[in-house]
Amino acid sequence: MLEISGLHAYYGKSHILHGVDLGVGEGEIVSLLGRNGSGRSTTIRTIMGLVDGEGSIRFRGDQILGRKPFDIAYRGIGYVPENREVFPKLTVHQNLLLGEKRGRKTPRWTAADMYRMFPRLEERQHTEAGVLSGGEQQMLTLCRTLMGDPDLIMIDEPTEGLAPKIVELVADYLKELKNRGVSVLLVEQKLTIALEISERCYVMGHGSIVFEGTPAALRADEHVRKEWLEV
Ligand SMILES: Nc1ncnc2c1ncn2[C@@H]1O[C@H](COP(=O)(O)OP(=O)(O)OP(=O)(O)O)[C@@H](O)[C@H]1O
Repeated sequence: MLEISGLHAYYGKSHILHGVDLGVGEGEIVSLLGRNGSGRSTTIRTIMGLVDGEGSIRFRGDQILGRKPFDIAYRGIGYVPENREVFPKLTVHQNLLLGEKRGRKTPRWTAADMYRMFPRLEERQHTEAGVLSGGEQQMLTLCRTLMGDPDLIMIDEPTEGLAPKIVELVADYLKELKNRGVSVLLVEQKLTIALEISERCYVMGHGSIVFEGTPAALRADEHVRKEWLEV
């Protein structure tokens, strides 16, 4: 579904990605791991059209590198950035409705689905989003993106700063996405959640892919874990 090859990316004159090859299959959960500053966020921001890149990014066979973010989103790629992006003066429910994709006869997700997955959001549906806790805002950002009905969702560190119980909730939520046929590209630091839910993992170091394989292969590869991950 997503095929990236020979991707280079730049912030002005800084050359950040050095020939990245990466793929996500239909209905697959793939993790992109690495230390802070290794280039994981830059990779998904480049896919989303937010950073200048060279090389090839194909989505369902179409070249999307060089296209505008709204076009890429319209084609079915959702992006949940690391910093929580809610509309603070709107209620939780209004935030969800804003994410809704118009014109779909049978939407894959409704606000009721989101409330079922995250009961805490239902309790707070009439509350202004700006007063929610960081974790709740993170959940709301995820849910709002999902309301846009993406076929592939890219999520940057969804568990950052969340309590362990909520991390488990997010893991269940990501598995539920897969059950409904949504592919996931997950940027993570936490090896445990990535190993638990993904089918394949990539590890980045200094803007290049330094490992690609199954969670079992990564678990067994002590060298990669010590050299490129914080474990
Ligand atoms: N807007 C920017 N302008 C210039 N350089 C940047 C910018 N954003 C990131 N970088 C640099 O690009 C490199 C890769 O950063 P990136 O954010 O992709 O890493 P990351 O693996 O996602 O880690 P993090 O979790 O810290 O975001 C780093 O050296 C970083 O300093």
